[in-house]
Amino acid sequence: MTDPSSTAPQPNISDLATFAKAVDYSLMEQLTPDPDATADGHDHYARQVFSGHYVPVKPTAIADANYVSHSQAFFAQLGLADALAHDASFRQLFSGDLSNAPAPMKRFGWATGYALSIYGTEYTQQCPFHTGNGYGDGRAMSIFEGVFNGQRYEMQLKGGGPTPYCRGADGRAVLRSSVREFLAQEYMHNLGVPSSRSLTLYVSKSETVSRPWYSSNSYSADPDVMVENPVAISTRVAPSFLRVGQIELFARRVRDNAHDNAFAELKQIVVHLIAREYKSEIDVKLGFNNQVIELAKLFQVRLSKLIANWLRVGYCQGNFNSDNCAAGGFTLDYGPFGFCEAFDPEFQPWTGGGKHFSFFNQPAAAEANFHMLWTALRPLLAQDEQALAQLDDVRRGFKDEIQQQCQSMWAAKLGSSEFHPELFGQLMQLMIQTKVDYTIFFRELSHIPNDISSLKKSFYLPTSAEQDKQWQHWLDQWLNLLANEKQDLKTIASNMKRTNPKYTWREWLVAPAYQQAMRGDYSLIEELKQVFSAPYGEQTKAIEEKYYRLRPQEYFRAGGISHYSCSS
Ligand SMILES: Nc1ncnc2c1ncn2[C@@H]1O[C@H](COP(=O)(O)OP(=O)(O)OP(=O)(O)O)[C@@H](O)[C@H]1O
Ligand SMILES: [Mg+2]
Repeated sequence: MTDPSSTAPQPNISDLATFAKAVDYSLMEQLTPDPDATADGHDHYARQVFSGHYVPVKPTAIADANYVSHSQAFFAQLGLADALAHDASFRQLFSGDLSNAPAPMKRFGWATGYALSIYGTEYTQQCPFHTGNGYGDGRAMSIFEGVFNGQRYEMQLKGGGPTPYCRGADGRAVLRSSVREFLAQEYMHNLGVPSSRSLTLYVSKSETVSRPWYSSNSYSADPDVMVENPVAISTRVAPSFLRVGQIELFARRVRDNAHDNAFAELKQIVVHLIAREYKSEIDVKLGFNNQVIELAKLFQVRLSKLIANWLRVGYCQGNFNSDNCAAGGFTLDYGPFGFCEAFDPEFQPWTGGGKHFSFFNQPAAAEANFHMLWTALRPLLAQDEQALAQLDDVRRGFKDEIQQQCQSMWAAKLGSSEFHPELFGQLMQLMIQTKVDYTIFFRELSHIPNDISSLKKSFYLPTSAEQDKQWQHWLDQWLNLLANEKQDLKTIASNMKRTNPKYTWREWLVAPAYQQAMRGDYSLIEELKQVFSAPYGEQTKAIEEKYYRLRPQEYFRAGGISHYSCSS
């Protein structure tokens, strides 16, 4: 019989001392700290970090921290009482001041180094020392690792001041980008897309930083003004924040014979990755080499499913470098991301991201990141030819795996049990030609209409009689296919509505939330949280009228809405 106390939900945690009892640093303590780290965590200037897995760093608190928002849903999942988000000592901690962190919490956080590969090409230029030893968490640092309701979580401040990896920058995040990240993480979770989660968001009442941004009504590609922004600290939570780029960093050091412990550090970080992200799926009784092969296989499946999900919901990561690719296979780093409104397979909100990180190119971008993880794992198996051959087989299987995941996603989006390439190809052509709203189109289709009149709600361009005929022809073919499905239309429609969200992220409806927040009004953030909490549901008429809408003409090509050249 199972012990009922182990399955019972924890009582609500309503004070910091109880919260701190969930701390468990046992896994991170198996890693190697930077031997050159300072004793007190005052380590806020760009410097090279030559070895070790993390650098202990004291966060720099934001001044006069004020509550903006917390995720009620995620608090509930952790067993935290909502009141805790307003508790002065909790706020102090999650706005970067660890001076009163109760034992057994440490009074410093930790930042990690990582390598950067862009689309499968290694870079060190972004590192101020051009060695790669100064690149990593420049403004992110974890302050907590612990277990809630049997689940292990790491909590990471974003915007908590500079670290040795800050590259001379201020280590801050502005309220605008913090609001976006805070809302987007929870929205993705509610869409059923694996993601880091949002815990809290606090803003400074007195501290601002200046960032390039767009003036109102600007159609400029690049920011045209400097804007004073309040600084904020958001806390994100995940089983770990290990990135593909992090594993890469240690593998590069092995290859370059950077120091005597390089191989041991690579092995340690991979053992750690397995423990943190793949423990339940990898048999600990397997030898290490077989565990590495399993890791590659599992990551391949997770990453492929993740990308299929991104395509399903219209998400474009924008900057899918290896350092923005979580080794646990979930969405990480909500910087220059966006959601596709008017359908364009080359949709890309970040002006620096080019075509290679655009919407429909994400499977290829993912393959480049998978390639980097595979490359980083290979040195571990160098002495075992058979294992190496198996690992190389996994690498070769990536294209098939992601293609299969994407095809079953498209089939589900179209309510069918199988993928029909021709019908799909025709649909893509029509969607591009007519410029349909990606979300509204698939949602309207989920009602399985007999004619195209309701689909027209999603059209950005007027259609000719000939185009209407093409659309109707496509619809008729699709309806014929559905008629041959085993399930009845009612069941298919309800499955489609659970696949095709009604409410998407529309940047022009989110921007007012961070603009108002900059003036101290957080009501729109709360409203958006509500809308994003049930993206597949039918919500009130008022919400439908406000959020289930085509993007107004004036927001096409609008700086800061349709595109951004920076996001921090
Ligand atoms: N204001 C800043 N101060 C210090 N470092 C920064 C700042 N902004 C960005 N960085 C660093 O620059 C690199 C690239 O930035 P990017 O926009 O991908 O990261 P981010 O949004 O800070 O990070 P994350 O990937 O942790 O979500 C990262 O290593 C990041 O830590
Ligand atoms: Mg990043």
